[in-house]
Amino acid sequence: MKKIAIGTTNPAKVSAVQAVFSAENYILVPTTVSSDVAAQPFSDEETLAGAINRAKNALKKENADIGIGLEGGVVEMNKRLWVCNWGALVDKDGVVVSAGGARIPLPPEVAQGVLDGKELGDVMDEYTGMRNIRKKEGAVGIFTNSYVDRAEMFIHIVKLLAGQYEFQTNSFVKTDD
Ligand SMILES: O=c1[nH]c(=O)c2ncn([C@@H]3O[C@H](COP(=O)(O)OP(=O)(O)OP(=O)(O)O)[C@@H](O)[C@H]3O)c2[nH]1
Ligand SMILES: [Mg+2]
Repeated sequence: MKKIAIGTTNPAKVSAVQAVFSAENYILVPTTVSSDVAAQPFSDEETLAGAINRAKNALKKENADIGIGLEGGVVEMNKRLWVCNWGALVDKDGVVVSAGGARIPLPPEVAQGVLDGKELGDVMDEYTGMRNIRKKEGAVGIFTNSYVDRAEMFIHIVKLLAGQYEFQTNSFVKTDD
């Protein structure tokens, strides 16, 4: 079975990979690696770079066949601060596929905390009075009344990665669908 290194131990992200790459067909290894970008990425480019770096660092650290990186960030547009999310899948032959995910604007009071230099995850815990939102429904889950939680948002990205990888390498990923 192929080994897939996942460049995080955050359950919201790990569960998204597990939903697409089933443990029946793959050895899945969540592992903490650096994104080599800021803890709070502040543009699409920086967030995508973080995802690619995580995928490459995870593949290398775990000597895997495939590395997957998922990164959240924020983007300023139209005088609002938007949550953005990017993913990358790399393989040991050098194939790199990327995909972007859903984005929503943050309420001004939350955006201000991030603009003041805090990580969105920390601002979310302060804003909600809950703990580790980032590992559960996420900001996207809170502000969509759980219509879309963080794991579901990342499942969409991982499916985009798996499908592109299949198409580009004529391989078959065997999603659970
Ligand atoms: O509660 C959240 N809901 C979201 O929808 C969301 N999108 C981004 N972020 C935050 O942006 C920073 C970098 O994101 P991030 O990719 O590093 O995530 P993370 O730190 O939660 O996981 P990880 O670094 O352990 O993999 C972290 O402060 C994240 O908390 C979110 N937090
Ligand atoms: Mg982080």
